[in-house]
Amino acid sequence: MAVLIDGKVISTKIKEELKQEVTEMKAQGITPCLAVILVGDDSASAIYVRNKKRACEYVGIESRSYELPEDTTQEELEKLVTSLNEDENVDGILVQLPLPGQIDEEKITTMISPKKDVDGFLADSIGALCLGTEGFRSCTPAGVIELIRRSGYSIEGKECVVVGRSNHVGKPMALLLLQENGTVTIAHSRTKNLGEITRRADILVAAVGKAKIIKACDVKEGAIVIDVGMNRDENGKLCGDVDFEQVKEKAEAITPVPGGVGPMTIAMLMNNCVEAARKKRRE
Ligand SMILES: NC(=O)C1=CN([C@@H]2O[C@H](COP(=O)(O)OP(=O)(O)OC[C@H]3O[C@@H](n4cnc5c(N)ncnc54)[C@H](OP(=O)(O)O)[C@@H]3O)[C@@H](O)[C@H]2O)C=CC1
Ligand SMILES: Nc1nc(=O)c2c([nH]1)NC[C@@H]1CN(c3ccc(C(=O)N[C@@H](CCC(=O)O)C(=O)O)cc3)C=[N+]21
Ligand SMILES: [Mg+2]
Repeated sequence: MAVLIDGKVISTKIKEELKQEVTEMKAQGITPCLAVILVGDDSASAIYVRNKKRACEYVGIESRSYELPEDTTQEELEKLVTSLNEDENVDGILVQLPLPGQIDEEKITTMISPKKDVDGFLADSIGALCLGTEGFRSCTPAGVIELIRRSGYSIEGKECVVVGRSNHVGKPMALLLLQENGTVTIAHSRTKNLGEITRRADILVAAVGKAKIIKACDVKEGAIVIDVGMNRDENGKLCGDVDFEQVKEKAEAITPVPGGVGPMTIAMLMNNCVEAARKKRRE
């Protein structure tokens, strides 16, 4: 039976550390501030927004929420992002994705000031990650690295396989594992013999978005299995990309869904907000 990697416990530890740091910053008159924009009433997105708000309260970050109607226009949204870019008091801006169809998502996200890109989604941030220079690290991949590290496992020299190559998760995940000196393979929907590749992994990260697609036969005995997926199973219950019940018998360590990567994403978002506020002070 695998070790359970508890993202709730580890993320709470990180938020405690940040809370201390924020207390010190506040004593010097600086309160980090995160602005979150949610367009429409997508129920899943609303849960993330609520969790983020709660985390901000815990850490001591000021949180501003902009909950806009589903029929918000491109122009209205652009105006809001521009005003938040210009607002000296706002350290981080997060536009919850996906946006409704009438909105040009690419145009909106690229408008965000690179100094306030706490999601780590902009070309500046991804470029910095690629070059190994200073910049915001994408929250979910950074959370996965922290989960592995704080559970006492090393990445150096290990065979790492990332299933998924999205700009927000798979690609930055692979870059971060590479930076940690892993030997990295990226698999995706066109990959041939996927099982053969995933079975090579010492560290397997699933970021596919397909419920329980990774089975015991896809996993090497003793692997560390990290499940980024957030899906609904046949009963409408939240589940990951990994068939947890099967794979836990074979893996050395495994993350659950919920309670694994999700809470870490939020902890790393808090970390990026604190970093943004700290950087501003140095300017
Ligand atoms: N826990 C958290 O904090 C977060 C969780 N998520 C969850 O993670 C999952 C992935 O998110 P995201 O990266 O945004 O999703 P995308 O849909 O953007 O990307 C999915 C990736 O998986 C690949 N893929 C799809 N089907 C298969 C298959 N059958 N075999 C191999 N690869 C496949 C796709 O390949 P191709 O490129 O060829 O199409 C693509 O690269 C989702 O469940 C999402 O909800 C996302 C963000 C944060
Ligand atoms: N600009 C932007 N940035 C994002 O980072 C972003 C986004 N848009 N759009 C949606 C995805 C998804 N995402 C999650 C974050 C936390 C949990 C999370 O906290 N999950 C908990 C709780 C789940 C629950 O309460 O149901 C868990 O897995 O235990 C999940 C998913 C961030 N995303
Ligand atoms: Mg759109």
